[in-house]
Amino acid sequence: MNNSSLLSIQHLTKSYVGIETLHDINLELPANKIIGLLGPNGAGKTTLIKILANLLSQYDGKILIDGHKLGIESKKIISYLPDTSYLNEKWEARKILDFFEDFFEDFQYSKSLMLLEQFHIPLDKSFKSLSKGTKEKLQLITTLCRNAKLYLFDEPIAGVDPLARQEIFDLILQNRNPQSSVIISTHLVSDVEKYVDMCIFIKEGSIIKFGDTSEVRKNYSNLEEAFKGSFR
Ligand SMILES: Nc1ncnc2c1ncn2[C@@H]1O[C@H](COP(=O)(O)OP(=O)(O)OP(=O)(O)O)[C@@H](O)[C@H]1O
Repeated sequence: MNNSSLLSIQHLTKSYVGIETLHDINLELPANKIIGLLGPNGAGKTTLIKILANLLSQYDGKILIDGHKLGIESKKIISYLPDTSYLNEKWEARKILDFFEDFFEDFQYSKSLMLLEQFHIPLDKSFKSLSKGTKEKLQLITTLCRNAKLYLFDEPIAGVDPLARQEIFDLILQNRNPQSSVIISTHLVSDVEKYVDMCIFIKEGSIIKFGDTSEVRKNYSNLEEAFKGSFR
């Protein structure tokens, strides 16, 4: 592991029912960066994020997060937002915040209340009665209000309009633990361009490009063009 790495992945391979989905992934990701995990549908983004979140245990390779193998210690320092809603639909926001406070020692309750107010999210309405964008913001707030070292956001902007996407990124940038790194998976490359310090392009389970965003888009007019160019 490189001394400055927050996340080290060596020779990671994952198969589902005999079909290899991730092929020999090697990555060293530093602390204090916003990192875009960018690839088309089926590229392996969710699989990689689920492995890092310790939800999939059958894989080959070595992964260290802040020097810890995946397990109880890594879970304490990772805050993960899945691509599908996982909250009890009947719960209102206040109950969701209480749940997070009970479950995670590092949850910042007063900050979460402040953010809910800032985004006009009611405390007393059931989760199922909120709009899709409001649901996404509420889930994002609960994930961000953990004082984590690594945040994993799987498609946090997929279901919301462009204005809400901007709000979601502002929320992430202004409210994460400042020493932490953030991995955001998406196929909406142009939406993330101005926010990501580094990019990983993933295609059919392999990393085809990785580096600082300025380096990755060098020789192209923007990141989207670099993405298209790499996937041709
Ligand atoms: N539980 C599973 N069983 C079998 N195959 C799976 C399973 N989960 C994912 N796959 C396959 O693994 C590959 C990668 O899927 P994954 O969901 O990781 O991609 P993705 O980049 O997140 O895609 P999307 O942008 O559509 O969410 C796909 O071919 C998918 O069909």
